[in-house]
Amino acid sequence: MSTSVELHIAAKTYRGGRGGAVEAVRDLRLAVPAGGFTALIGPSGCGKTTSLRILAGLDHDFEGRVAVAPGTRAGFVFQEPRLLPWRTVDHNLRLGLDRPAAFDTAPLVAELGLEGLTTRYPTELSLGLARRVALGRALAIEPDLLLLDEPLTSLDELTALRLRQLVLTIWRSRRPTTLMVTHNVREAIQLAERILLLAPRPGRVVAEIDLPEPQETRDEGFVERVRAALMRDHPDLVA
Ligand SMILES: Nc1ncnc2c1ncn2[C@@H]1O[C@H](COP(=O)(O)OP(=O)(O)OP(=O)(O)O)[C@@H](O)[C@H]1O
Repeated sequence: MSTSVELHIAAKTYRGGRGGAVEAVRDLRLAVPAGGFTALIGPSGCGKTTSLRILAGLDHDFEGRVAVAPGTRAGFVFQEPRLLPWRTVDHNLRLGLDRPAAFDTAPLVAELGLEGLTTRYPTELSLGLARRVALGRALAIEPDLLLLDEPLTSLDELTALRLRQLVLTIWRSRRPTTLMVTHNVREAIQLAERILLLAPRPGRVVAEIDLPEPQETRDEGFVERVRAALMRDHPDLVA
């Protein structure tokens, strides 16, 4: 089952250390259609992670509403892989499962290109491999909703490109409703069908771009055209 989700953050304010307040997001509305792939982009501090955390149910301290169907299984991939260092790859892949021992990790391990690595510990993995495990852990629960917070950041370009292709292949074969936060405009254009651009202080959606469904990661020419159009319309927000 994939599921549509809707989010309205009327206001989200963080309370600062000395009683000050930071208004992070105001009147942000977004809808991710069932089975769709939406990317949330915008400059640092515009409220991307805040919005994703609220949508994921990790932060309830806001004014507004999250509409997610009851029983929706949500998989979350954080900016850092957040693997348990004292557990093997195999064990980390099973972490979110109700009946971990009953789960056959082999198909997932093959799909993620982790063959031969399941008995390793996270400290023995490169960042790219650790990110694959983090993605696998989110997929093991067969999520209806996949929430990705900068899942490919700090990787060299070739590794990032391979992982983008993997994310796209997984999305196309399983169709979880997907929302990916990224500060990387090119990455968003390579993968998503829908791009929402946020402006900061406080965060709100200033542009929505619909693109045809990608068959594979989009080529440079396409990416450059969409990026140039975004830059022309929002020069202060898109690098
Ligand atoms: N725990 C916190 N306490 C106080 N202010 C916070 C906290 N978390 C975020 N903020 C502020 O809220 C705003 C939005 O932050 P958020 O992390 O959501 O932005 P972002 O778009 O994800 O940024 P980045 O791309 O740098 O990760 C920023 O001004 C940030 O400084």
